[in-house]
Amino acid sequence: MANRQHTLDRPIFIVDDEPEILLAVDTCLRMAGMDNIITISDARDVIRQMERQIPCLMILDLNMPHINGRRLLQIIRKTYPRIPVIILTGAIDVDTAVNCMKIGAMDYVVKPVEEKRLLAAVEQALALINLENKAKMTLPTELFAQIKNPKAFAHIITQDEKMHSIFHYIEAIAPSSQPVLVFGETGVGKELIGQSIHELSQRKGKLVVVNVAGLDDNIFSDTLFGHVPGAFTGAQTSRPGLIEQAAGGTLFLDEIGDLALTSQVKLLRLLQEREYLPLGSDKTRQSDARVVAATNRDLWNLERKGVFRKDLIYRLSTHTLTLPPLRDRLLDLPLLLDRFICQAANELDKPVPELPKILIEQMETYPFKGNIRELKSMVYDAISRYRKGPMTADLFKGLGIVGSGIFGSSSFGSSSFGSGETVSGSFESGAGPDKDSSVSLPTLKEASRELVEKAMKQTGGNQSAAAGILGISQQALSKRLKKLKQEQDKN
Ligand SMILES: Nc1ncnc2c1ncn2[C@@H]1O[C@H](COP(=O)(O)OP(=O)(O)OP(=O)(O)O)[C@@H](O)[C@H]1O
Repeated sequence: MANRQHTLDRPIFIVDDEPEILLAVDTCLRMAGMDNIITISDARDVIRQMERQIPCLMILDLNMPHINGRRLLQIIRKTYPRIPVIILTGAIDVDTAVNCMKIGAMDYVVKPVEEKRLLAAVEQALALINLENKAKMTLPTELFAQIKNPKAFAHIITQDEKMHSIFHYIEAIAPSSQPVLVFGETGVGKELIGQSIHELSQRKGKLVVVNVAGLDDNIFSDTLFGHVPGAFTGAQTSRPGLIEQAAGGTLFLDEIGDLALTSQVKLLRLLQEREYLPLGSDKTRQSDARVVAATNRDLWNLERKGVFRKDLIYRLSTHTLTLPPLRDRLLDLPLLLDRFICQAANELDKPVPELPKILIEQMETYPFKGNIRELKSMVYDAISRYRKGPMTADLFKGLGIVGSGIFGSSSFGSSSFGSGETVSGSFESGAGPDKDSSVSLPTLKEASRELVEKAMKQTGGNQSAAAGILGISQQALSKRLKKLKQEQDKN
């Protein structure tokens, strides 16, 4: 057995906080001819690592700081039920190891690790898994087994059938060069879908994302199409637009429903003729970028109001898809919670808490107007205040238990950091309007400032973590901070 060569096309993960054990197990497996091994000393890194590569087998220590092996096993089982897991345990924890087998571990090996016993367990696991059938392990459930390119969707956590059908549709339309229009409420994952479309299109160029909300026509044209020298005062040199960066790739236009009418004409020309004019130039240029547009607004409603062009809707919507809101895919809630809890704990250097079932049930009744972004913000906020023990409802501001948040008990995170607009038109949330109209609400600006300050305080000034709590990019947070500083300096 010791010299048999195992060429593994998926790695074996060894997860243990003790470097000596990592080294010993790694050496033992390598000596036995297993060549593809990844050692992980911080259990919280496992999920992140799994987003990059799905292991064929995991050897998991039971007693680790931050997140114990049993909890990690529960998380892995939900998302990747087919990956065999072998538990490493000290003699005093054998009961827990046996318990782990009840929740899906395949075997356990008692420390100090006896080489023969370990190799027998590993050989048995490798024999049992069908390595040829690897596609089945790459995504959360068997639902995804028929997806041809599961890797392109690996960043999207879901086990929802509607999402699964959307993935199939995307596989079918990705190679086309026609535009795609992605509908869905704010925070539902439209940009992630844009990434999948781009990846599957196999276009050699880049994916370039532009949020067109609030851009006046000049800024829109300059951002997208660039300018030539002398186009306006101060334009001394030429500047290429983002469309040039997206050459041979994909241009993702977010918040397309907010595009100014004058800019809509230019976009229409780009889509129809594949031509554009840089600002100040009268020489047209060609673009082969594929356009994917996204919106949380009802474009036909906007067309009726005279603020969106009918011909542009038709042109954009060669392929359309609508992402379901989180409250309509509650099967995804525990998976997303686990993922965000691990991520947040990792970034904020906190232990990963247990997530009681009753808490998930409680969350299932929450409307999540800001969808997955809102959930993520809630989790980051909860983890930043978490100390010890299982997670409790009062850690989640949005659930309305704490109620001391500046938004009261309803829509934490969705309106202030979403698209600049709460859900509207045909995407109206199921939850009715706030009945307590007597409450004096802060302005969005005040609320935004307060949240940014709170997040910075909670994370000790760590912009990346604060951006995570707020559910915005670090770049967006940095911009907001600069603006706040300028305002402060003015006052
Ligand atoms: N299925 C998912 N799995 C993991 N993370 C997700 C999922 N869906 C959304 N997210 C996360 O939620 C946040 C919002 O996602 P995204 O920006 O794609 O939403 P959106 O619909 O484009 O939002 P908006 O309408 O405000 O532009 C991001 O942090 C994203 O990574």
